[in-house]
Amino acid sequence: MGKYSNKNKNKKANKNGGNRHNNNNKRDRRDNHKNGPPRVKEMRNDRMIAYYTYQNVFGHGSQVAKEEDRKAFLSAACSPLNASFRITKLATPEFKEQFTSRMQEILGSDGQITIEYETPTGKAVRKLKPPQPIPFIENGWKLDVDRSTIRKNKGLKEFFQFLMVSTDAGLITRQETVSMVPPVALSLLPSHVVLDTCAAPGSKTCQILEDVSKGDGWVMANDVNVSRAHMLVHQCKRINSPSLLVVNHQGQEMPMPKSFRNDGSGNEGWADRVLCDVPCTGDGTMRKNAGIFRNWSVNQQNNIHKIQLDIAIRGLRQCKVGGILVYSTCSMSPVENEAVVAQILRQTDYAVTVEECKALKEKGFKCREGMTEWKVMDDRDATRKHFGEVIEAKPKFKKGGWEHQERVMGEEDDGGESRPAKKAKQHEGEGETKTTETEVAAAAASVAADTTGEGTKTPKNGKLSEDGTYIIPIYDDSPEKWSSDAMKAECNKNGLWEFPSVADVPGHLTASIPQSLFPPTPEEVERMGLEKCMRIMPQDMDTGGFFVTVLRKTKAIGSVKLKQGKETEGQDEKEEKEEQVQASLEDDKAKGGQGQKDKKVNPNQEIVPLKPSLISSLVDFYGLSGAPISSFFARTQTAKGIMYIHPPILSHLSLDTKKQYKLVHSGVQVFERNSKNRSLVEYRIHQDGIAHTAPYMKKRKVVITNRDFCNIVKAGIERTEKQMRTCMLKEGTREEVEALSHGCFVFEVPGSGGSGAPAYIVMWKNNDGTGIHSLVAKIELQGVKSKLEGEKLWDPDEELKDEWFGKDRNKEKAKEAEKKEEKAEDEAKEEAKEEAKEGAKA
Ligand SMILES: C[S@@+](CC[C@H](N)C(=O)[O-])C[C@H]1O[C@@H](n2cnc3c(N)ncnc32)[C@H](O)[C@@H]1O
Repeated sequence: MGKYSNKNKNKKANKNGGNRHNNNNKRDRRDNHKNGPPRVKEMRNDRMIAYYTYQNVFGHGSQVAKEEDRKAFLSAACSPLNASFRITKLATPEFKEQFTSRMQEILGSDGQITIEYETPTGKAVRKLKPPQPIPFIENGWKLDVDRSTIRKNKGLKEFFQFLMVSTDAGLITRQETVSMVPPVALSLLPSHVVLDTCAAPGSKTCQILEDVSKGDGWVMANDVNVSRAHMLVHQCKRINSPSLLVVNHQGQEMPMPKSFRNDGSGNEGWADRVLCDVPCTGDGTMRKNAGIFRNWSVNQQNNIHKIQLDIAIRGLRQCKVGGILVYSTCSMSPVENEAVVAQILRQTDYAVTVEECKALKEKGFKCREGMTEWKVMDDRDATRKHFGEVIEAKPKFKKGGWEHQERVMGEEDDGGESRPAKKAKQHEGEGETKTTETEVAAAAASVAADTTGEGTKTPKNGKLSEDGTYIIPIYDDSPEKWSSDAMKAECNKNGLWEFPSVADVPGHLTASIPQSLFPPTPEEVERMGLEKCMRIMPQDMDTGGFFVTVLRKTKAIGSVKLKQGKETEGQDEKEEKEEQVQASLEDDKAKGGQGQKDKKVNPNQEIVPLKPSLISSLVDFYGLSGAPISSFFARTQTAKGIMYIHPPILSHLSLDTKKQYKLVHSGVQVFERNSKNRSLVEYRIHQDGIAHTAPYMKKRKVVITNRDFCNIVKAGIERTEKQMRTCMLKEGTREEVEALSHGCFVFEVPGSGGSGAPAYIVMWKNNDGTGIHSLVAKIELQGVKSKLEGEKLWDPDEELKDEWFGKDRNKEKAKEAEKKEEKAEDEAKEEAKEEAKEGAKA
C-alpha cells in the first residue's frame, strides 16, 4: 500500500468525520428517526402477486395447499431478510473455533440478547435467537436479525464492530445465503479453471477463488461494467490470491482464443466450470429491496431474457466438454429462468443436460422443482398502481445490461459502496421519505381508528410488523378470490395481458416477445428435464428468492447451427468472419486509414515481463533465490506495482494472440514502486504477495519472536516511530541490524501464520519515515489492531496484555475472577444438593 493512497484515504476519512464507514452516518441519521416516528414500508404489489399466483408458482395440488403456500410466501416476502456470512475457507481451524466462540459470547447462545426498536406506536423489544449454521454451506452462518438492524441498533454495536473487523481482515464474507449456493453447485475441485461471466461485485468469485486457490486452478472473472469490475478486485483482494484474472467484456461477446475452438475432434472450450450469475430483474430480492414492490414489471423480465440467454450460450462455448455451467438469477420469473434453460437446450441441440445437485440436496437444502408450464404476458398498459397512485412505468434498462438489484442495494459489499449503490440508496431514501409521511399518517390514523382494545394496533390494509417498520398486507383469503380465472382477471385489471402462443404476438412486439419465451411442448418437456432446475422460494428456508440450474456439457457446440428464429451459420464460422473483419480494421488503422473505432483491442491493457536489469537489482537487493520471477509481470516497464501471476493464467493469456482480452487486473501484488530519492531500491516488497517473495529472500529478512512482533505492532498502533524503533530487536545479528537501518525488510515470525507456517510482515522506511506510517494503516486495515485490543482472535501472553490494556485489563480480570467464583459457588451448591439427595435416598 502506497503512502499516497493512505494519505488520500485518511483525508477522505477525516473529511467524513474520520469514520471509515462514513456512508452509514447519513443512513443512520435517516434510520434513527431523530425527528419523528420511523418510516413504515409497505411491502405490497397486488399485480405481482396476481401474476405469480396465475403462473402457479405457489404450491402444488389442492387449492388449500396453494393458499397456504401463498400466505407463507407473503409473510416471508414482507419481512426483512436476516443476515448471513461465511467464514473463509482459508481460515485456520483455530480461527474458526475462536470466531464462533467469540460470536456466541457476544450474542449469547440462548437468546439472552434483547433488542429494542422505536416504532410509530411506541417501543418494541425482541429477543434474538442464537446464530445458526447453514447446513449446506461449509462454515456458513445465519443470524436472527437483518443487516440494517445490526448496523443501527445500539444493543448490537459490539457485534457489528466484530463483524466489520473480521470482514476487513478477510476472515469472513458477509453474503446472502442464496448467493452462496451457485459456487457449491459448481462442484469445484482445487484444480479447476473457472469462468465467472457476470462476476461483480464478486462475492461468488471470492467463494470460488477460496476453493481453487488451494490448488492449481484459477478464475477468470468478467463484468461488463468496469467500475464494478474494480469493485470486484477490491473485494477479492482480501484473499490475496495470484489465481485471479479480471476482464471487462459483454458476457455474450467474451473472446475465446482460437486454440480452444472446436477442432473437429469433439473438443472445445477451456474452462472446467462456468458460472453465469446473469443480470436479472431481481424480484427475489424483495426482502432487502422494497423498491422491487414499487418498480416490478413483466416487460423488464421479457426484455432481459435474450441477454441472459446469449450470455449463457457464450459461457457454454468456453466450457470444456464434460464441464459444468451453472446458470443462476435472483428472479422468480419463469421467463428469466426455465425459459432460458429450455432455449439453451434447444439452441445447442441438446449438447447439455440438466443435472441434479446432490452436494446441496443431501445437506438439507430445500428447493422446488423447475416449472415446465408458464404464461407469457406483457405490461401492455404501461401504468401501475402503488399506494393508490397511478405512476407511468419506466423500464430501467441500462446500457450494457440491467443493473442487478442484489447490488443496487449494496448488500453484498462490505460497507465500501459503489456510486450506483449510493445513488440507488439515495434514490430509495428519497422515495421512502416521500411516502413516509403519508404512510405514517395513514398508519397512525388507522391505529387510532382501530384501537379498540389494549394492544390492537392495526392499520387498515395490513398490520404492523413486530418491529413496526413494515406493514404486512392482509388479503382476502376466500378461495374464489385466488382461482386461476380470478387471477387472470386481476392481471388484466392491472394491465397484464397474456399471449397464449407466439402466433398471438403482434408484429411490433415480436422482438421483445420471441418464441423462446414460451413454454416447451409436451415432447420437449419429456426430453429437457427442467424439473431438475432449482427454485428457491423465500418461505422455504427463510431466504431471498433464487434460481439455480446445473448444466453439464456433453458435446461441442461450436459447429452446431444455433437456432434462433431462423437458421444461422455455425458459431465457429461466425467468429472466424468477425475476426477477419477485425483484422482488416486493424490493418487499415496501422496503414493510417480511418477504420472504425477499435473497441476490442486496447494495447494499454497488456502486461509485460520485467526488464532483466530490474530483475537483477531485485534479486541482488533482496537476495531472492528460487523465487518465481518469470511469473512477475507489470502493466508497463515503469508500473507502480509488480504482480505475481499464477503461471496457468499466463499460459492462457499467451494463447490470446490477438490480444482480445481487456484486462482489468491479474495476480497479486509482490512489489510496489518507491518514490524517487526516498529509498535504496526502486521497488519495495508488498505485503499482499509476501507469500511469493519472503520465503525466497536471503537478505533483508529478520526472524523475530512472537513477542517482538507484538511489540512492533503495538508501537505501530500508537503511531510513534520512535517507540516503534526502540521496541524493535534489542539484540540482533549484524545482518539484522544492517537490514533495520536500511529500512526495507521483512519480519518473519516463525509458526505464527496459518497451519504453523511463518507469518511475514513487511516493513520499510523512506527517508521521511513514511513507510512506517503506511505499515500502521495496513495493520489497522487487516484488523490486527482490534485483535490486539482484546477481540480474542489472537492471544498475546498475559504480561503483554496487562501492559497494553492497563487498568481496563485489570478490571476485566477482576470481573472474570468474580464470574469464576460465582460459578464455583453455584457448582458447590449443586454438588451439596446432589449429596443431600443421595444421603436422603441412602
Ligand atoms: C447478478 S450480478 C452478479 C453478482 C455476482 N455474481 C456476485 O456474486 O457478486 C450481475 C452482474 O452482471 C453484470 N452485467 C450486466 N450485463 C452484463 C453483460 N452483458 N455481460 C457481462 N456482465 C453483465 C452487471 O454489471 C452485474 O455486475
